[in-house]
Amino acid sequence: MLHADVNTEENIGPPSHTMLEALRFIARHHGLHLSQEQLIRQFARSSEEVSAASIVAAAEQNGLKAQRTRLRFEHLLRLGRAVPALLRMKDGTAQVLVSAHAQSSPPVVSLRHPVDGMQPQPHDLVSLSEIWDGEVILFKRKHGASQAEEDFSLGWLVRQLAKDKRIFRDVGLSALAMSFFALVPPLLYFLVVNRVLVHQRMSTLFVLAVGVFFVVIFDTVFGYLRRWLVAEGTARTDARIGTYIFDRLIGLPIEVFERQPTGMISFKISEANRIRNFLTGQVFSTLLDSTVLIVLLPVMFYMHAPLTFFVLGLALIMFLVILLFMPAVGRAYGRVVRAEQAKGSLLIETIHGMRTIKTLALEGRRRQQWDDAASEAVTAHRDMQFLMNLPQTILQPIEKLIYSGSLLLGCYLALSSKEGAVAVGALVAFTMLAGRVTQPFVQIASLLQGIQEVRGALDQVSSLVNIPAEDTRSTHGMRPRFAGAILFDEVRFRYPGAQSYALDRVSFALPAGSVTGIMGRSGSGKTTVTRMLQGLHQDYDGLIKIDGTDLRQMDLTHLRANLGVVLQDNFLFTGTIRENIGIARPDATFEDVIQAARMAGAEEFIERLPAGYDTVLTEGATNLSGGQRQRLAIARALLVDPPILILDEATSALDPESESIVNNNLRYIAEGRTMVVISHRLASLVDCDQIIVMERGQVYDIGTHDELVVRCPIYRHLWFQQNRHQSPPPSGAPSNERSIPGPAAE
Ligand SMILES: Nc1ncnc2c1ncn2[C@@H]1O[C@H](COP(=O)(O)OP(=O)(O)OP(=O)(O)O)[C@@H](O)[C@H]1O
Repeated sequence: MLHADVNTEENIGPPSHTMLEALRFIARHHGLHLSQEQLIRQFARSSEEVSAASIVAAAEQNGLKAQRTRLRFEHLLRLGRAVPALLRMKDGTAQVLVSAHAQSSPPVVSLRHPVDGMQPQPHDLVSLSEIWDGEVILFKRKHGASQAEEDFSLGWLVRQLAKDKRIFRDVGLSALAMSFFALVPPLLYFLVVNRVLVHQRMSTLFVLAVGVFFVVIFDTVFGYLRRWLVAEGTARTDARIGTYIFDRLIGLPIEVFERQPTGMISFKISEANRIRNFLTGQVFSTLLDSTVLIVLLPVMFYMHAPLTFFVLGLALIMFLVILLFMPAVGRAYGRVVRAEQAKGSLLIETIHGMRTIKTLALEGRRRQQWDDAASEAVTAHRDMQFLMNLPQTILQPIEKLIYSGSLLLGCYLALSSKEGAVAVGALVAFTMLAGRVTQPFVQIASLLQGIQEVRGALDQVSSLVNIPAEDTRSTHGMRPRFAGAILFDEVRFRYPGAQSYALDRVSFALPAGSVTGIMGRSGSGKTTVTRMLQGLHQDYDGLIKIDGTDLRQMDLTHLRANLGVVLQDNFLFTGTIRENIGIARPDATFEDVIQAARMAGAEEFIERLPAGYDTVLTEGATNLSGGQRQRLAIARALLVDPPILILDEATSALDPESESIVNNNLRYIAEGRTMVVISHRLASLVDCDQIIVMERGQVYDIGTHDELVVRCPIYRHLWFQQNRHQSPPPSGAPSNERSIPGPAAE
């Protein structure tokens, strides 16, 4: 394993990131080497300290388990194997607790500042309480959580719920306590009828009234506690599921987003909410309400066993009815899901493509498609409701029968019994209990129906988030320092599902610090070359090396942090211009941002804006022109000062003036880095050290402009087409020139 950063990156970051440095220190203790640059990139929002929550997230992503807690000094002395631990100081910085000496007098703990490199300092209770207010983060190495264990499934969800077992245990206990209160109304009825009315006892009535008073109070308090605990448990589970889904989503390979419509992806994610609601709502309340059975059933058996069997028999029939309808409901639900997915995709695609819809006056066509999709969704919903109406209709009379049937049957049994005595109070109390036990049975039955729905939702979510993540090799991939020499050796690649190779045995070598142009007709594979270089696709044949290191062995985040890429169409995020330029380097100063903007030729237009660098961009920066967006994207890439910079048609949206600013700056931009420039405009490639001509996924030729213009027909044809004022092809040109159908430029 190679951890090049360990030596090269030590202590070069801003001293204010003590939290991240403390995490790195502790991770090293656990045998994990985390990249400082990567941590800052991922978790720092500015040059300020990151939050404790971010440290926990960073630890979790990098093979550690972290737990935030508050401790007292005595606890620190007994941490044992939890040392080293991160202590958060009152000023927001972090120190690492490296040892504790309980036996010394006074007892002391040793704290190491993660950045200043000094020896650990001992602190006793008094000196520590001056700087520390009790917040600690404890770490443990995560071992062997397999992909399957971590995959999204019902089991995974239940495990998440179980993480708050203390809360749910308390909820269970309060539910059990409340079940005893469920006995009160029937018991009260029984006592009032049998003792108070029959024997005319005023004193018993008084005792009962006091008892009822206390029961009502306890019932109210327990009810409040239960709802409070459920809300707390639900919120925690929610947070966990939300983080999990987002992490999984952001780790997915790019193909997933290219092959699935956004609408479908967002629909699948929203299905996670349905599952969450089901678990924390329906399942949870059913489980809680069912605890009542534990208390009531024994009492009912004690009061009247035959009648209890009668009630349970009817409950069983209810179950069977539900089971019978389950498969059909499942199918109906599947149809609902498909219809909703299609509707959601259409809606999101319409929103994304609104400009084109307006331009081509497609509103009517779109409207028609929407009507079709919406009516299918409505029909599917209605059919499912119709179907579910059937079991509900059958269940309703059975539910009523439980109550009235047990009353009638009870009367009959009482009247026909030998003793002939009718215990009126007991009978009415029993029917009241019977009414009370039906509720959980109905709930359990409808839970089974819910499971059918949720199974569909589970399939939806897991079909997205269980796709194997892009292997970022974040904790064990190589992180060499980049000089920028690039080698492609017989690289062959086909996009998933495509018939032909997008790259077919492509070989070339780009020396470190060189500027290489790539040209070729549309679809010839130019962009694919740069995508391979970014590690966006990993299932290719052949070898790609950077400075002699195989791309497959490299830490992907590190690789991308060292690659600047500017595309023809770049996404800018909501936020100010300054934030957008500095997005990949949160610790950049304002001067750095201005310098990058100047190099990209963006300075002049930014300064003309009323709010300058503080101008707020909307999503996609629609309040800027295409050329302005382009220049911001170039500045954003330059700010990182990447050793390798890829410009993929990056200047194509620029007006001649800003293009010439960027082209004039290219010399400075290229200084000290390897550059790959893709362009249809050959004028911007003339000065390149070498130009690669691509044709149908293969390298057709490689050479300088002067060489290519003489010997490469594709290049020469396009060159003279774009520069008609120049002299015609030299007579010494090769005679085997193929005819080029149409211009290569779009
Ligand atoms: N995401 C994708 N999925 C499937 N096939 C793709 C994908 N992207 C590109 N292709 C195919 O791969 C081939 C090479 O595409 P590439 O984008 O590399 O071409 P290019 O030379 O950059 O074209 P242009 O100049 O138009 O940008 C094309 O035939 C294209 O259809």
